[in-house]
Amino acid sequence: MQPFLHVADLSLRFGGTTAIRDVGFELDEGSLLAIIGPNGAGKTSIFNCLSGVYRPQQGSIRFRGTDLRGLRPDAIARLGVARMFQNIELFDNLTVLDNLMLGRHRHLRYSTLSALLYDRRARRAEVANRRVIEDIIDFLQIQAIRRSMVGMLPYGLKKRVELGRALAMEPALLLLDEPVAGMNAEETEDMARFILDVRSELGVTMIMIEHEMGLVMDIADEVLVLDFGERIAHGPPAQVQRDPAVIKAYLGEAS
Ligand SMILES: Nc1ncnc2c1ncn2[C@@H]1O[C@H](COP(=O)(O)OP(=O)(O)OP(=O)(O)O)[C@@H](O)[C@H]1O
Repeated sequence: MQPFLHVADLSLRFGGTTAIRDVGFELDEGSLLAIIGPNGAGKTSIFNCLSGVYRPQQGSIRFRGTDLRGLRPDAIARLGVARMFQNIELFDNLTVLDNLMLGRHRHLRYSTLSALLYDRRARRAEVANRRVIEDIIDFLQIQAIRRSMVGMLPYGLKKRVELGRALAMEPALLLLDEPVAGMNAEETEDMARFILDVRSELGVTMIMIEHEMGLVMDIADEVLVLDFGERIAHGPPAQVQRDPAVIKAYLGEAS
């Protein structure tokens, strides 16, 4: 059986800078992989390659059998890869509901004519879209703020809506970019619970970049550790935590 995601020999350079060097990993469907590493290790570059923002010079990225290399971000999104950004990508002066609806529409193929005529098919699609959004609102327990302007919400709730925006695409693979950065302990705990529910109840496979080591150790199935663009360890959290190369990379950063 082909792996859900298979990344092999991935390399990305910017002029003289090597952001990623020969990185490879596999991901099983339904699992949660954390990518960790010191600043500048290449974590964001991996996400940008997976979502089509950067074009790696070398290697392959096979997602459910399709090579993503060379595909545009919108094409990759349509294949079922969504991203929750670290910097919230929501419209502050729109409601939670409108933001979620936009999150859905932005990535769906549109027929302008049918939207104009508002024919039966478009109406049916609209009803189906609405149902997906209502399910997400229930799932994330944000009924009480559905009509609130996003700009008025506290940070933790904004991040929850940002997660909802990514889920609105009904992704098969979700990329989480530091989902708990800037959160207090309670918000972090809530987000951790939602991430675990996304995996177990919605069956979404996830890759998460995260600096918060407690969270990584608690919820990740596997951890990929990068340093200076190279893979230095990959395995279950407990094993990676004991790895001498990982300890050295982190102590090196602290000193
Ligand atoms: N668009 C770009 N142009 C030039 N260099 C880049 C670009 N994007 C990333 N790099 C370089 O690639 C290397 C890896 O950067 P990347 O942002 O992937 O690291 P990171 O692990 O996500 O770091 P951080 O934890 O600080 O976000 C760095 O040296 C960075 O300066």
